[in-house]
Amino acid sequence: MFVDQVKIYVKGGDGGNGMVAFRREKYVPKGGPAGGDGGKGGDVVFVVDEGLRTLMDFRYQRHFKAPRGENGMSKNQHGKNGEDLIVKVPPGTVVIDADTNQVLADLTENGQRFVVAKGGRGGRGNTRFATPANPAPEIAENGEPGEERNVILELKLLADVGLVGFPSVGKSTLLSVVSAAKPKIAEYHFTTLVPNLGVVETDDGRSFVMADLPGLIEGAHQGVGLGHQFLRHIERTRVIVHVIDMAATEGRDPYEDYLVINEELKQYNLRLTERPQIIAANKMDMPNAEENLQKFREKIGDDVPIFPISAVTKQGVRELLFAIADLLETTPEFPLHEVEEPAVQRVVYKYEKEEPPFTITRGSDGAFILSGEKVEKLFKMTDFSREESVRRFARQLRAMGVDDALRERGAKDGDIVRLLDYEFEFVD
Ligand SMILES: Nc1nc2c(ncn2[C@@H]2O[C@H](COP(=O)(O)OP(=O)(O)OP(=O)(O)O)[C@@H](O)[C@H]2O)c(=O)[nH]1
Repeated sequence: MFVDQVKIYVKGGDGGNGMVAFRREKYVPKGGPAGGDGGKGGDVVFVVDEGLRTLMDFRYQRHFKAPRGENGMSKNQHGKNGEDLIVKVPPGTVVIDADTNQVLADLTENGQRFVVAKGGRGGRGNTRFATPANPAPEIAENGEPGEERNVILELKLLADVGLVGFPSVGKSTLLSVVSAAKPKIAEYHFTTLVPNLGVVETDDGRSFVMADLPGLIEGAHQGVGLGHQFLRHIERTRVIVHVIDMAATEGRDPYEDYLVINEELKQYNLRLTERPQIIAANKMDMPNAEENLQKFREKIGDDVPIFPISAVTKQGVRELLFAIADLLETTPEFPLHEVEEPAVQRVVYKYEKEEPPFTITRGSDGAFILSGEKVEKLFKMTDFSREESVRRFARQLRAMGVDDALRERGAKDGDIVRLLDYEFEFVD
């Protein structure tokens, strides 16, 4: 089974910061609190697009960050939410957490959505902190940081395009010059036959999977144990590229070759002859190729489009790829035979990290180092320019048990406590 694999980084947008503001009315020096909340950060969302066949696009872009929410404003106006960042993935994409190796989602249906990184909520403005005891609080929260994560996308590749033709007409050469990526063989134990497979990208950014089909068919003839995956390569093929040696090396007749191969396809599987074909008239760099091509054209007529190419000089190859991509776009999928799926199915479950709210370690300089997702998030949501916010942060730490834990570890008045890149003094 061939897989395409790519590791990417996703981050939800941070929430916007809450605002500290007061109503301003004539003759009232300081009215009630009027600071609005920050907007929520955008989510990063995977959406299945059945028009995609490969993970090629991810070779160029590997970082996906959703926009942050707007900050809150005065007059109790809330900041706008950040827009979600939609990332298209091909059907069959499995999403795996790169750090824990857990499968997060198995995306199969067109339009299926999966939020891979949530945006942070907006920080609350000072209006929300008003209490009878403190009716004019000078306190607001920063936005919550968006979720971030490294994920691996994995896609099992099936061939969209099959190459057929006699031996030595140049199939392997063609496949090698058009392959932008050689997929990795993930599991390959059921047969001695390795199909030649390549991920192809056209100059205008479309991509598809191309396979050397006769290799598969010959193997089937020889009764080599073909796995389902191999049969599926053949079944899934929507366009057949018929490679013909126009130099007619070894005294061959290009037209005869064409008929013989088509007959073989028919013998192998009638359904293959339903696939639209494109003829790649290869080895056009050779002396007598042009003359042979003319004769060939006369016999074929307009039934099948012919693209003169040279796999060696790459002349005409670009146009051939465009034609294949165009034809793929207009050719519907052929229903797959009900081939039995292997019984192993990936289990998808939501994985929630269970971490202590904080941990304390000692630095080489003796400082107490405070870390942990929860305590770091609290820290990031605190506006340290306001005394009231700082006091609230201190209260939150105490409530979490940080003070007690520090004391237990032997912290004394004046000892340094470090959190991310900030330092403060422990006060008992
Ligand atoms: N002059 C010329 N030679 C070519 C061209 N394409 C392929 N060849 C040569 O033709 C020979 C056969 O090419 P392959 O790519 O191995 O042919 P194949 O169809 O994959 O053959 P099998 O692997 O036997 O099925 C090699 O020596 C290639 O260098 C071409 O465009 N021009």
